[in-house]
Amino acid sequence: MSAESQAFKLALCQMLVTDDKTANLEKAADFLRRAKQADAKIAVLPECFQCPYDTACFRAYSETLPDPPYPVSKQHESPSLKVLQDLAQETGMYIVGGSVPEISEGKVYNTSMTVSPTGGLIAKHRKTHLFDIDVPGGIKFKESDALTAGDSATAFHIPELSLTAGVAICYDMRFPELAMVQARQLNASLLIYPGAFNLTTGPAHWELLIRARALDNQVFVAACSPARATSGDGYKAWGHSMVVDPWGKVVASTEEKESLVIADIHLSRVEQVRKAIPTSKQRRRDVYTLEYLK
Ligand SMILES: NC(=O)CCC(=O)C(=O)O
Repeated sequence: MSAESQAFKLALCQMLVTDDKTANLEKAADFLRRAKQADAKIAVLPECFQCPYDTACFRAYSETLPDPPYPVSKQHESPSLKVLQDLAQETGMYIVGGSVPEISEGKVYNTSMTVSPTGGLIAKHRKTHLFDIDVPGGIKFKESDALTAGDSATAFHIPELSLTAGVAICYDMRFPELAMVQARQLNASLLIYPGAFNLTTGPAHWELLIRARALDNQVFVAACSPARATSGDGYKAWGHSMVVDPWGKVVASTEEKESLVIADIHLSRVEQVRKAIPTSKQRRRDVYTLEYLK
């Protein structure tokens, strides 16, 4: 495959999420159509794109979701999956469907679904690390009051781009081991994080973590936040959706308002950076080995 055919556009849909699920799904569809107009091949929605980011809401907004691979020919009751499938077929894009509260056997998960251009569900990631933090004078949040953690690393493949992309959700990005498994065991050269940082940790850590995951794996990293609500006393998302290249450079970003972020992804950059700074060949496994990396 030529370097040129390995270039494509990635869209991050930084949409405002309200407490109206139907309106949220319509808003997501609008953003996805705009992403198509911008010629995106992959479009990403934010964490909890159809539900307020609030432990009191997750169960009420939850849906049962099928496991991949799930063909488009089968109808499923999930309204969120239906929107993703319809829009993937309409636009011909790969859609990383942010996340949706998923109910299964009475437990609720924070789950991201990825749908291919034919409308098939090709990947599903259940947030692996729950956001339980307590920063004095800042934010206290306890996802584990309402959610159960998933237990696997996720990636999907796009044959026509020779691309494997990893998917994880928000707080997952604080765990370098998960990104390492996606990049080094699952061969991902793009890591995608639907996420919703906040006004305490957002300014301190959001960009730093995205760039760190890009640098320590020499991969592209894309993180998509909801837009920040300007009223109400609910969770205030940091916004600042961004795409970072394997050199650690921010190649596209926005601030806190609703916005469609479009990045040109040149996959050849991964090999260029790895050739220039060959850390993957310089690891000292005789000195350190993570047990699960065998
Ligand atoms: N939704 C989340 O997981 C928030 C993560 C976050 O804000 C952090 O600081 O980490």
